[in-house]
Amino acid sequence: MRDELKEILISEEEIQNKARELGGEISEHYKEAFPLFVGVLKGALPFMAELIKHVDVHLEIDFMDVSSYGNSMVSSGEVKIIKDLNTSVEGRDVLIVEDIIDSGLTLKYLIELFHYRKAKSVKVVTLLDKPDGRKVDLVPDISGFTVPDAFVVGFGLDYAERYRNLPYIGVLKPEIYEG
Ligand SMILES: O=P(O)(O)OC[C@H]1O[C@H](OP(=O)(O)OP(=O)(O)O)[C@H](O)[C@@H]1O
Ligand SMILES: Nc1nc2[nH]cnc2c(=O)[nH]1
Repeated sequence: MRDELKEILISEEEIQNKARELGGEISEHYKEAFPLFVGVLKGALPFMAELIKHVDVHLEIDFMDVSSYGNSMVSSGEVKIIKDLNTSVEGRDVLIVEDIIDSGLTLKYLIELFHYRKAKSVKVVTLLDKPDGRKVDLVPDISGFTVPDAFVVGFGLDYAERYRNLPYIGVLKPEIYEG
């Protein structure tokens, strides 16, 4: 484990097993469809890559980059599109792939946007859910792990752009972000 971490919450093996389990569930749900998986950059990249290995229906992937945090650890509540989709969602079964749901503000914005753009259905899969952080009423359709109200990093999740490359999820020591 890296020195800057207080503890490892979820190991690499637990993440891989969970991705397999969720992939099976998602395959069953979309067996009659050709879903569009929308990864929310940058954090969802490793989870998207791991998840689709375990989905055995035809699917399309695209990415969207939105920002509500900047370099801060607290959501500003304002969501900005940095990179939009290349694909139209009209008439599509959209599955939003997230690394974490905290306040829920990012997802609320995306769900409303895709409905406005006339998606046939919009569902959400998240690797991590932090229900104690919620500012809007939002429950993911499929969720991997519930995490406590602490700042977690690894497997896509950053602190000041670092730690995304860790293969596991950990909690940073407070002195790292308190300086
Ligand atoms: O539920 P919320 O409070 O809205 O938080 C969740 C969002 O915050 C993180 O992204 P961030 O904006 O930090 O961008 P990043 O993925 O590029 O690090 C995470 O990847 C989610 O998209
Ligand atoms: N890295 C990281 N990004 C987040 N975005 C929302 N919550 C978190 C969190 O706990 N860690």
